[in-house]
Amino acid sequence: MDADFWRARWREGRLGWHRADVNPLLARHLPALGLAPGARIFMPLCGKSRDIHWLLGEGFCVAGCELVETAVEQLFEELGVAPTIEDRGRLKLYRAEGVDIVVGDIFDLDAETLGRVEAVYDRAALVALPPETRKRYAAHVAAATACAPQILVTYVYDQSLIGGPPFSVTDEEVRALYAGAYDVTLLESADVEGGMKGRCPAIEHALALRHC
Ligand SMILES: C[S@@+](CC[C@H](N)C(=O)[O-])C[C@H]1O[C@@H](n2cnc3c(N)ncnc32)[C@H](O)[C@@H]1O
Repeated sequence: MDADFWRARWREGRLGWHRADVNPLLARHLPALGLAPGARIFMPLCGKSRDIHWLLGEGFCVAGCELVETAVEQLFEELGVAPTIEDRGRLKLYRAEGVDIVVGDIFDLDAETLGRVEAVYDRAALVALPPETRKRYAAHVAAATACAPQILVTYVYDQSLIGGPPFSVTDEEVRALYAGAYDVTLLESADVEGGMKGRCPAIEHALALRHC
């Protein structure tokens, strides 16, 4: 999945991953991280997720990173706020009260530009990446966030029946990707209604990752 793949998806409005409301797994399991009010939560590969609206409504601050600028323009339009926009070399920074979204490739985002975050919420980010990129992504997110705790949402299904994204990422793979940085706990496992793209059974997992 290169940048052109994602740009085409946004251009054509093919946003099958986008939910119309908050992901219930986030609402149910975020309290497990025990965050203080106002904590800043990083959403890698954030799209224009409604989870951002929900987190802001709950009094958290949100930092995000998204490759496609159109997505970020739509996000702020839907939030009903006008961001300030700064050029930062290969990146652009869209900012408004409580929300900072970096436009660009997550691998160009460093800890200094991201700023301090108290947690990471990864939904449809790790699983959006092909196997050969996931190891680099996991190490990069851990480093950029100083191993802040994570809520990670994954899918598990038979990858031989259907290709990604989203890819199937087992708990074993998550443990291997984050070995030495995080302890991984399965919080919830639920059948995906209608299966993966209606073509094979799939399970959604919510995992907590805590720095070890
Ligand atoms: C499957 S979508 C998930 C969006 C969001 N997390 C959600 O749950 O709605 C993946 C998003 O990651 C963005 N993306 C893909 N590769 C990226 C990269 N290298 N850096 C930043 N964003 C990227 C895509 O443009 C797309 O909006």
